[in-house]
Amino acid sequence: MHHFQYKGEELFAEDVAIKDIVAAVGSPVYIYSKATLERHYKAMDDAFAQAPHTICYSVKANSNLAVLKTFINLGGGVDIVSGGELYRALAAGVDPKKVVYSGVGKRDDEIAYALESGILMFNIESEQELDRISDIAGRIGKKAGIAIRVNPDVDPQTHPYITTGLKKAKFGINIERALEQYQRAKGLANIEILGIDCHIGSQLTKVSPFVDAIKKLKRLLDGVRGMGIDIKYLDLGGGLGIQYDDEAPPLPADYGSSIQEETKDLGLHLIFEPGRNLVGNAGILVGKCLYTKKGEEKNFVIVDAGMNDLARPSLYGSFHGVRPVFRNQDGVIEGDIVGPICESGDFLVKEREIPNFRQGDLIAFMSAGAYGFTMSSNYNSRPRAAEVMVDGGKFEVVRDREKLEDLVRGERVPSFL
Ligand SMILES: Cc1ncc(COP(=O)(O)O)c(C=O)c1O
Ligand SMILES: N[C@@H](CCCC[NH3+])C(=O)O
Repeated sequence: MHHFQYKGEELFAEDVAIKDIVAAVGSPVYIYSKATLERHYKAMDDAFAQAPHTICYSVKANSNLAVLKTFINLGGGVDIVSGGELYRALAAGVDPKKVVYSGVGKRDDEIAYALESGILMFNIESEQELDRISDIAGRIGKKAGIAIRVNPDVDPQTHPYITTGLKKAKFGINIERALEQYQRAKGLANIEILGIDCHIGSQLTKVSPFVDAIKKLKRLLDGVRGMGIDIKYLDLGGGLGIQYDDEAPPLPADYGSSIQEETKDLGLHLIFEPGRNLVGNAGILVGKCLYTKKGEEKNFVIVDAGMNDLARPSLYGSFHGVRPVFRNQDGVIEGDIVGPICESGDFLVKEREIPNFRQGDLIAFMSAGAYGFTMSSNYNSRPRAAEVMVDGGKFEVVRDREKLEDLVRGERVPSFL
């Protein structure tokens, strides 16, 4: 459920007319609904009401400070994968003791920064990373809280690019080798073992892979506890899917009850790292139709938003719903909605039935709140879109549209040229 709905024939974000936002900030523009963000967070939080837990929102899905602040104000922590994400989360006011740090390629400076900031734990993704974190912690006189990110070899049944928990993936430590890494970690003076972690993939539309992974982790937990290690946290990652088209992912409540059933006797504090589920349907991208080319081989609607703004369709063939901001088109056509980028892969919609858009029409691309702006780029030297947060009847620009000057910021022409 979200707050982007028609009133009559005109699309609104909560109580704000989309056309008013575009009139004020131009297009393309990302628009987020605070009420939807809050509702999604609360649904996830309530789903685990029976268990001690922390929702560590996965910053990579949408790292706008206003989005981070919304979850932090509701008591949330964060899952980060870089020093940059840590910087943003701290700027938004996160409690460092609610920060977990995942990712296969943590750099020395990022590790030191996270240690200095006093984060809860690092999710260790390799044997070498464990040693590196131990060394850096020793050097700066800190103790590093850790969980081992276990790769449980479970198929999440999602897109191959966002499948992370299979043996062939680069993520985590193979579950069969995890026990020996716990043994090693136990012997490292600057390491404090706090948890077990896994994240098996993104946009999961079933609960069963999560349950399968937990069953495997429970066997590992017995082994780890058998070594006299006191595990406090079970971090189950993120991955719960959303409806983009006709998928029917489980509700957070169903996800919550299955997981709680499976974990209730473990005496562990649960951590979740949801990204998409909290923000995906809380955001849209609005673009404007610049031109149409109809009736040749194919129908094209050319808009001012491209793959640099929303990469998901080009990268994964992902579906995003399309809604006219004003429902006044004359029928429908079969065609593509494409951006201005010089690549044939630059499309937002491919060979679908769409409204018969005309020049100047505003078009909303739905479900764009997750991995939308955060994956945008300056390709073709296009300034990045503005981001706007709607709250009830008001809206606020929460990130300015980039200016042309921003495109050369930091760049130097070498003196020898
Ligand atoms: C370690 C980790 N945690 C959390 C997430 C968030 O995933 P999602 O947006 O599917 O909830 C991801 C991305 O898949 C991830 O790699
Ligand atoms: N970027 C992906 C999700 C990546 C998940 C990251 N761990 C998407 O848009 O679906």
